[in-house]
Formats: sequence, C-alpha cells, structure tokens
Amino acid sequence: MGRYIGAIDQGTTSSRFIIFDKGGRVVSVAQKEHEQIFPKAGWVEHDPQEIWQKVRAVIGEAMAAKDLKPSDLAAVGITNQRETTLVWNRKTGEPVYNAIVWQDTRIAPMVAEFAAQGGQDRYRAITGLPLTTYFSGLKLRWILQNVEGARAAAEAGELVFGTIDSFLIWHLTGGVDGGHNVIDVTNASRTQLMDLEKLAWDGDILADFDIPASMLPEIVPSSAVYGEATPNAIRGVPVAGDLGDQQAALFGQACFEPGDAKNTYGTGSFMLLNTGTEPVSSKSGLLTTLGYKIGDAPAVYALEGSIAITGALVQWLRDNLGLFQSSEDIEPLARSVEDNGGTYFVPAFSGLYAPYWRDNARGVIAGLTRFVNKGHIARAALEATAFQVREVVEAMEADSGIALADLRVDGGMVVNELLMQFQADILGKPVVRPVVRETTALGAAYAAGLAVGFFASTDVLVANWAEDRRWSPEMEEDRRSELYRMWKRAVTRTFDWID
Ligand SMILES: Nc1ncnc2c1ncn2[C@@H]1O[C@H](COP(=O)(O)OP(=O)(O)O)[C@@H](O)[C@H]1O
Ligand SMILES: O=P(O)(O)OC[C@H](O)CO
Repeated sequence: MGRYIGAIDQGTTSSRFIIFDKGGRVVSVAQKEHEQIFPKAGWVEHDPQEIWQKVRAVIGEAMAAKDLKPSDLAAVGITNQRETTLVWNRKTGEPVYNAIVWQDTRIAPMVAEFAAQGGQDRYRAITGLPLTTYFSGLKLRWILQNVEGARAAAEAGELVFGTIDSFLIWHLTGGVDGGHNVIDVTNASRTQLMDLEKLAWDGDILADFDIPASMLPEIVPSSAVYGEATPNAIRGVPVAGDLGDQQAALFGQACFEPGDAKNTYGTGSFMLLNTGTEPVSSKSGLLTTLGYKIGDAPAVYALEGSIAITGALVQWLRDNLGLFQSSEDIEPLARSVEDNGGTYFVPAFSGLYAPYWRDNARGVIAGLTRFVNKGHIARAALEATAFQVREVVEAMEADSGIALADLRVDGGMVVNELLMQFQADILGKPVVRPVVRETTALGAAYAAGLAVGFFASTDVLVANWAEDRRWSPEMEEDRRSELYRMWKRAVTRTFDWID
C-alpha cells in the first residue's frame, strides 16, 4: 500500500490537491483558482470544463513536486463546494450549461412559488432544509426548464445530474468510458431531493420538482471505494472518499462525538455540530444535514449554520472596489483604525442564510458618516464575519442545548489574527485553531484512508488532532453587547430589499 493519501479539494474559489502522510501532515500541495462568472446580478456560475482541467493540473503538479508515482498513494479522496449543480451528457461528457453555483439566486421566483403552496418549511421534515435559493434541486429544475433541449434529453436518459463530487468522480473513474456516477450522502443531503432518514431520493419531491429519477447519481457512503482513478499521474489509485467540504472539515477536525463542532471560514462560513446517529430538527434556523457515513456503519447527522458571504466579502473589497491587492492586505488596512467608526457591513449579497433564510435581503453598509474611511470599511467587513458566526453559534446552542466551551476553526480566513481575536471577543469564548489548517482536504483524505485500511479507525484520526493557536476573549461584556446590538440593528436594514 502507498505511503500517502491524496485529496482533491474543489472549493468555490479554487481547486487544490493535497498529499498527506499517516500523521495527517501535508507532504505536497498545488492550487489553482478558477474564474467566477457573474452573467447577471445575483447569478454565479463556474465553467465545469475549467474545473476538471484545473483539478487534473493540480493533481499532476502536487505529484510531480515530490516526484511521486501512483503507487505512492494508497487512495484519493474528494471534497467539494456543495449544492453547485451540474448536468452533463453521459455519452459525450459535455455539460449542457455552466455549473450553477450554490450562491446563485436566480431561482428566487421559483422558490417563492413553491413556498406559497405550502410554506418555506414544507420539505424540512423530509430533507432537513427550508426552501431557499441555496440547494441543488430547484437549480436542476431551472436547467431543465431553461436550457434548450435539456428536458427532452433528460427524459430520454441522455443527461446526468450531479454535484461537483459526482462530476469529478465520473471523470476520474473513466468519464464516457464507464465513469461511475455517484454522490455521497452528505452531498446528496444538500440537493433537497433526498430523504434524510432513508438516504434515498424522495419520489414525491422529484415529482413536485419534475425531475426524472434516471438522471440522478447513486447515493453512496462518504468512506467507500468508488472506482479506480484513470488520469496518468494517479492511474489505478482507489477513489475512496467523498464528502461535501463542510462535512469534510468536520471529519478533518476529528469531530466524531455528538457535541463536537467546528466552524470553517472560506468563501462563506459554515458551522457544523455532530448530533449522532439521529437527525435533530432545528427550531432556530439551522439546517439538519448528513455529517458522514463510514461504509456500512450508521450515518451520522449534523446541525449546520450556513453563512453565504464571509471571505467572499474580502474578495469583493479586493476585486470589485480595489481597496487592496491581496486578501491578506485587509488586516493592516483594518488595523489602521481603532475600531469600526460606527460602521456595520451586512453582506447579504445572496440574501441572508442562517438563521434568517431571507432570499429577498440585500447587502447594506449602515452607520456611514464623513468620518468613515476605507480602514473602517475593511474593519466592518471582517467584523461582519464574526457577528454572523455569533448568530449561528447562538442558534446552535439553542437547538442542541449544549453550551460550547470553545470554537474549533479552520479555512482560508483563520490566518487573520485581527478576525480571530475579534471572533473570540464577540463570542466571549476561546477560538482554537489546529496545526493542520487544511482540514477540509484532510477530512477527505481521512475518509479515503479509512476505506482502504490506511487508517485503522477514527481513534487514530482523533490522536492526529493537535492545537496550534488559541485566542481568548479580552473584550468587556458591555462593549460586546453594544457592538452586537448594533449589528442586529444593521441586519434588519437588509430585509425585504427585493420585492
Ligand atoms: N488574510 C486573510 N484575511 C481575510 N480573509 C482571507 C485572508 N486570506 C484569504 N482570505 C479569504 O479566504 C477565502 C478563501 O478561503 P478558502 O478556505 O480557500 O475558501 P474556499 O474553500 O471557499 O475556496 C477567500 O474568500 C479569501 O478572501
Ligand atoms: O467553497 P467553500 O469552502 O466556501 O464552501 C462552500 C460550501 O460548501 C457551500 O455550501
């Protein structure tokens, strides 16, 4: 068996291939960004062919950088941006349309139509999810209704639906020459088409959304062998782990016990709490979702607080406003001022996700005066992440009855010291970062390694976890309450912006 495990992490912003050793430490990494396509206000697309080409390129680069052969890898795992929706032709491999990204809001009118007939929570009991623009099922319906010829081809059995994991596994395991079309339970739980308890597609929802069952992938465990890789750099290596990226981070942070939680700060931020082998329904605006399923063992469920825009706001200040050159420059800019100067930035660019689920909210900068400069805007943008995370933590504690002792964090934004300190301050709880920050890829590597016996059990993975840094709250309670009160007020200003 090979010495290492590889993981493809196909995120919203970029694709990475990371190679880990048995101790869960990074051996080699390659990363490439892909284009964000914004055809209209509220629309977000990715080019599936560009993603597949970049994934192959990063695999080749990371292997070549350490002179590795396929036989050096025991398995390859996959983790991916979730909900992003793809349809392609099973004979030619051609996508019929760009991937519609999870943040895309084009289906808002369709969502409103369905909600008008039975309420926003009409599918919650079966799927764990409210009706919103976020999930894949209605995005797929949009493609079938709007792409010429798509419905007829789907009904003729020519088209395949999948999320990014399905698309990559199909390509990796042979594509048109017999690629496997699968989706793991965690990704399937984000389509709004799967019955959470049966772990099977729900016929009634498929009928409501008018989606032919023949185009759906097979639902599989998160840790199992799906096939063998065909690209030269990793030819013959078992493709053996598949988790949505937020669930992969839960796995990579070794949150295997009920009550274990993590928060990942990437394009958006996502907090997941392991709730054990029974789904727990939310009364506080969280999602009930799959955590993971290892082989034939019972599935493990999670509560999730999803925030659409956190790191994406940093990107927006960089790319759309040109406030700074690179994401890390936001920190010195934010440090150039003492505080937010009374400014609150609520980035409801895709509406508001947890705990509000308001598709018709839009972004607001509140509290502007002539005193405010770009340093205050940068600071308000970073603080927005921390305030949104506090809202989700509060919902999580209310739903689970668990008071979190601290918050385990990971993702691209956790290098930002100002943000991490402010997060601890605004939560009033310590924030803890592990040594391996690439927990998303690590989780996929762990799932793949467990499937092929590279790792003996999850106990080994728990032993791999190590603390790197801890930020403790330093803010006075009065100030914390006042800042949060003003944040809540700013949030209300975003409501009902879209008619
Ligand atoms: N030093 C930093 N301070 C704040 N945000 C950062 C910093 N470095 C990166 N980011 C943000 O983190 C995000 C990338 O994180 P990552 O976990 O790679 O995201 P994803 O998995 O969504 O592609 C980007 O949105 C970027 O703006
Ligand atoms: O690409 P990320 O890391 O921002 O994650 C995106 C989520 O999976 C969307 O649900």
